Amino acid sequence: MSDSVIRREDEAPKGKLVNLSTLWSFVKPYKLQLFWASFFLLVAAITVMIVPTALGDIVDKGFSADNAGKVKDYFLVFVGIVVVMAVATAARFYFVTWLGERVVADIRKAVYERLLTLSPEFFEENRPGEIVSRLTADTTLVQTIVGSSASVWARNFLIAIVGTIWLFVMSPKLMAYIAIGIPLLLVIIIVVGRKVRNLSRTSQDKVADVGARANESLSALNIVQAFTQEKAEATRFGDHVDDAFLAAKRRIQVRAGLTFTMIFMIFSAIAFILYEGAQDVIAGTMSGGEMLDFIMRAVFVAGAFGALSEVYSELQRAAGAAGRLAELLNSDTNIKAPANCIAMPQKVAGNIHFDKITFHYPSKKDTAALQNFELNIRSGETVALVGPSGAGKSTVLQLLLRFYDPQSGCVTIDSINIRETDPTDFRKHIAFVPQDTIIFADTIAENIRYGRLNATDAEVKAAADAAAATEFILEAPEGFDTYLGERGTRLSGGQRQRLAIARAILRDAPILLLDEATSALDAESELKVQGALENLMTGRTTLVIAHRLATVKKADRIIVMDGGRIIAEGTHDTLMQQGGLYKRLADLQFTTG
Ligand SMILES: Nc1ncnc2c1ncn2[C@@H]1O[C@H](COP(=O)(O)OP(=O)(O)OP(=O)(O)O)[C@@H](O)[C@H]1O
Repeated sequence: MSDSVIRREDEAPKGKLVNLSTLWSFVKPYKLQLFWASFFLLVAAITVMIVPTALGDIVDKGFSADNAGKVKDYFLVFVGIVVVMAVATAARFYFVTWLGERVVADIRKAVYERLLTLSPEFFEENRPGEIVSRLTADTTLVQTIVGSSASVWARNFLIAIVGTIWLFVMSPKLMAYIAIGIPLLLVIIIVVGRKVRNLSRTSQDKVADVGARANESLSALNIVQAFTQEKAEATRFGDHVDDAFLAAKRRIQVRAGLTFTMIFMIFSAIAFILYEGAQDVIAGTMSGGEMLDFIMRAVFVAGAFGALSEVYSELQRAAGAAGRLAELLNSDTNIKAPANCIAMPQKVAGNIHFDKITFHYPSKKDTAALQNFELNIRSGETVALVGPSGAGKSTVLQLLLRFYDPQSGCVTIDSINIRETDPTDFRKHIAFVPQDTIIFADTIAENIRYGRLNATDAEVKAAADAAAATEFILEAPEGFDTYLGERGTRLSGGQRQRLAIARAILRDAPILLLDEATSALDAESELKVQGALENLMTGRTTLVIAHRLATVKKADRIIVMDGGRIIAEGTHDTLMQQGGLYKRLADLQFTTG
C-alpha cells in the first residue's frame, strides 16, 4: 500500500467488531496479566452468583431459634464470600485497567513511530490535526475497551447466562414471568438508549463547534478587533451556544423519560414477582430466603443483560477506533529504504547530480514543478538558485532531501542514487535551513541542539555565536535556558531564523541547503549572519535560494529558474551581461520574487 488517505474522523464512528482483532497483537505480549485478569473476573462473577444464596440462607436459617448455635456461621460465611468478592473485584479492576493503559501506551508509540516514517505527501492528504486526534481520541476509545468494556462484557455475559439457568432451576414459574419481562425491558433500553446516545453525540458535536468557533476567533482576536467584528462574533458564538443547549435539552428529556420508565418497570416487576412469590411462600412451595435469593439474582441478571447491550455499542465504537488506528499502523510510504539498500560512505564529498528530473507534486498532477531539470554540483561548490516565486527553487531542495520521488530522472549524491539508500542515512549528511523556521516548544539551547543531539553546551554556544544569535539569546530572561512558547512565538522572525541557522551550523554536514535563510533579517543582522554563513559554506557543497542580490553574488554559480526549468546559468557578471530574467531580477534586487 502506498501513502493513503485515511478515513475522516466525522465518518461513522462504528466499526466491524472484527477490527478488534488488531488489538490482540498488542494484548498478546501481556499473557500473564491477561491470565490474572480473567481469573479474578471469574472468581468475582462466581461470588456475585453466590451472594443471593448466602443471604437467602441467612433469612431462612439465621433468624431461627432452632439454629441458634449456627447463626454466627451463616453470617461468617456471608462475610467470607463478600471478602473474596471484594478482593477479586479489586484485583480484576487492577489487572484489567493496567492492561488497558499498557496496551494503549504501546499502540500510541507504535502509531507515532509509524507516522514519523511517512512522507509529506501523507500529511498533505491527511490533516495532522486529525491524525493527532487519532492518537488521543481513538486510543482513548480503545483503552475503554481493553481497560474496561471487554471485562464488563465478559463478566455480565457469565452472570447473564449462568444466572438465567440458575433462576430457571429455582422456579420455572417465576422465571417464565421474567423471561417475558426482560426482553421488554431490553427493547426499551436498546431503542431509547440508542436515541440517547445519538442525541448525546449531536450535543457533543455542538459543544465542539462552540469550542472551534471560540478557538478560531480568540486566536485571531487582533483581526476581530481590527475589523470591529466583536458584536458579530459574540452573536455567532451565542447562536452556537444556544444550539448546544437545545441539543442537550432534547437529550435530557429523553433521558428523564427513560429513567421514569426504567424505575417504574423494574419496581413494578419486582412487586409482581414478590406478589407471585408470596403466594408460593404461603402455599409452602418456597421459603422466604429462597424468594429473596430469587429476586436478588433476578435483579443481577437483568442488570447483566442491560450492561451487555450497553457495552455492545461501546464495543462497536471502539471497533471503529481500532479500525482507524489499524489503518494508520498499516500506512506505508514509498519514501523508504529499498530492500537492497546501499550504505552511504562515512565521509561524503558532496557531489550532487540532478539527472533529467521531471516532477509533479502528487496534489498537482497536471503541472510539472520541475521539468527536465539537469544540474551538476561539484563538491564544495556554492550554487544559488534564483527565479520568480513558484519557479521551483524550493522543490529542488525537497527532492534532494527525498521528501518526494521524481516521476522521472534521479538525484545522486556522490554517484549514489538517493532512492537506493536509506533516507535517514543520506539525510545525516545534509543541513537544512527551511523557508519557514520551525521552533519547538523547548529551551533555546535544545532548539539549537536539534541539529546534533549529542552536541556539548560549548558547541551549542559556538553555533549560536557563529549565527550572530548570542546577543539576543543572552538578553532573553534565562539566556540559553529560556523556554520558547509553542512554535517559537516569543521570538521575532529574524531571531527564529538565526536559531535555525545555528541549528544547521551545529549539524556540521558536508551539504548545506539554505532556503531563503536570511529573508527575515534586517540589514545589520544579515551582514553578521552572512559572514557566518560564508564561513560555513567553505568546504561544503551549498545550495542557496535567495532573493537578495548580496547573497547571490557570492555564489560560485547562479542558476536562473522559471516555470520548473533552468533558463540560464553563470556568474553574476556573465548573467548581467546576458540581460534577460536575471538582469531584470537583479535590477529589482530580487525583492519582488
Ligand atoms: N506541496 C505542494 N503541493 C503541490 N504543489 C506544490 C507544493 N509545493 C509547491 N508546489 C507548487 O510547485 C511549484 C514550485 O514551487 P516552489 O515552492 O518550488 O517554488 P519556489 O521557486 O521555491 O517559490 P518561492 O520563491 O515562492 O518559494 C509552484 O507552482 C507551487 O505552487
